[in-house]
Amino acid sequence: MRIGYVVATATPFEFVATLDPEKPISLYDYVVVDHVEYDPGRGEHVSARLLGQIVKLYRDPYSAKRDLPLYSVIRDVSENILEVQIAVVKVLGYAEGGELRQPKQPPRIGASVYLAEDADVEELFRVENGLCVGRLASRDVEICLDLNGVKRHIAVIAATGSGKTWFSVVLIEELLKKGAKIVVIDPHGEYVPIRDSIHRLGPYTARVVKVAEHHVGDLMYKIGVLDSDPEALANAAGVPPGAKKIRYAIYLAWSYAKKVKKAVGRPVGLAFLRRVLYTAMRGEGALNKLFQQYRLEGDFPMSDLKQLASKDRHAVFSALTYLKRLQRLGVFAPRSTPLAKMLGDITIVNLAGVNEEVQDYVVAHLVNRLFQARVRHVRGLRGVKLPWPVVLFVEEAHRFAPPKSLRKTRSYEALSRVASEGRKFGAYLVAITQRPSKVDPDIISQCQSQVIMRIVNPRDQEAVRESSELLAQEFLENLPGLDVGEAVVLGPLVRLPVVLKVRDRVLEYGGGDIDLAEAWRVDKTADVAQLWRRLYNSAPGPGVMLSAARLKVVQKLREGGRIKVKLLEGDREVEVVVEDGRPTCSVCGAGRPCHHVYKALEEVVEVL
Ligand SMILES: Nc1ncnc2c1ncn2[C@@H]1O[C@H](COP(=O)(O)OP(=O)(O)OP(=O)(O)O)[C@@H](O)[C@H]1O
Repeated sequence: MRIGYVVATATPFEFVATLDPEKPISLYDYVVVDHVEYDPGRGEHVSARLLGQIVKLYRDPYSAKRDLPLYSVIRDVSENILEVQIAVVKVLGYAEGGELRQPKQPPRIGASVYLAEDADVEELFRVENGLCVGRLASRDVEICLDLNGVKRHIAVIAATGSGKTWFSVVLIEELLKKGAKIVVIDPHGEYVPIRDSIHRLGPYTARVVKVAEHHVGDLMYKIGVLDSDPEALANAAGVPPGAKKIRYAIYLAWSYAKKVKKAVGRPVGLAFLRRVLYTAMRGEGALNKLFQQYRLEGDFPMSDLKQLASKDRHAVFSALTYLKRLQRLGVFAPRSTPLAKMLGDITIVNLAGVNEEVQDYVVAHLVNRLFQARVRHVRGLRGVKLPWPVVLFVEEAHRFAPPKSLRKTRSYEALSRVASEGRKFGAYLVAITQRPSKVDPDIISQCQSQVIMRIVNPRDQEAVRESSELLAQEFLENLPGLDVGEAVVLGPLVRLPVVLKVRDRVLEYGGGDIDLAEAWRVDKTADVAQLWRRLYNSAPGPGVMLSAARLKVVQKLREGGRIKVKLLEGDREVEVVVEDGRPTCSVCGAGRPCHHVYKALEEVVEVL
């Protein structure tokens, strides 16, 4: 279908077209232009069909100059105003030998512009074995992402509530279908409901690993106390950075525990560290007894501990308190949770319920272990190995990988290693964030594919622009105008930048918007029950409430002191009139406690 003509060109990669104003054309849709390209190889002109995408679309009054008093022009010509529809089209290239080639000459002025056929567009985005996450925003063509693009890491960036978690869940579904192994770092436990809905997708195993005892999870993530260093323990316990003596006490207890581990051949936990400090508090004699028990005298600077205990009892006491707090978290144990025990097809690491310091610590520990296990597998080294590549989804990536200049986190080191070296070892990153300006630019720019959804904050737009050479200015300008669930996808995941609408998901997640009407209804139930009791001297039964839930409210009218509520029960219309606080049902009569009345009371309870 011809929709317009080329009217101006600036470069071979962009042209302006005037389009038929009557034609329903959408931003981001695809067009085709007849074109003649000089082929230096053959020494002749060849015809080609240039494929382009509409990146700007607007209407203008015909021949109106910017400085014309538009208001009076429009008023005078009223409805007969002549408008033109203008499109700025980005040239994507022309197909030759299965490749998309870039033209060296711009299209001719006056060349016809056609709406691309669905088949042309499908061909443009066809990939083998793709991850089918949605459809084009501008037309009903399925879009599948290139599975191999995952190897170059992905950043999912969007303002809060724009659909990043939804998209991530859809991507998880597609990856699971391809047999991928996934680990999700989930600071709020949003992904936990995936476990209970995974059967809808197929026979996959989903495990939830928790960090706080009282949160949802199949098993606790434990960090071996002696696998960590004492500084890290102190940080996780919340010891202030300047509290040098407390940190020193923890260091001494930890160092001693490490020696004991070596001597007795089994690891020890926080309880042992506390025992060491507690013994130190009791005095030199008690310490000597403890040291004798393990016969480490020659091997350990006991005098340091003794000195600290005699001079800085307060510091030792505080260290004990901090370690007690840490122990209460339940994250630290003599041994770390074995990877083999916690990994399923998808493993959700539910970090809810612990402070950011501990979250950071757990993420660093886990990511390092996953990465090392992959390195050992690929290099054939001794130790725990992970035999399959793993995709690591990191929600709220800005928490774990903030810019180095701003704050240094432990997980930053681990994540940056995955971002820079993960490709070689089969550890791939999907970094999800609503604050790209708060993620370290090195990590974001290692994510060569980007899924960008609605972004309004100019600083975040700027961060996106800086991290993505592929994001053309037009797309950047249009980011605030994207609808919820729409995304621009760029990089190795797609052959060309594409704007898509993310498909429905099968798996559940728990961080979606709260349905306020639904949530507030809960309170209404109590109010209606109270009203019902006043009217009928009994509580509404479950049968009445269930039948009421099936009714639909079609109208609510207020006439003076009367309120009429029209309901639909199947095809039948029922009217309930509430006058002076007393309901009368058109089917069941006055004074009868029926489900029609219950439904009507739900609608009017707040004004009675
Ligand atoms: N592809 C989609 N199709 C339909 N609705 C969607 C889609 N994506 C998002 N939504 C709607 O938008 C809401 C918010 O989406 P989502 O939970 O993914 O936001 P988010 O960007 O992860 O927000 P937050 O940063 O607060 O976690 C969803 O509850 C859903 O109602």
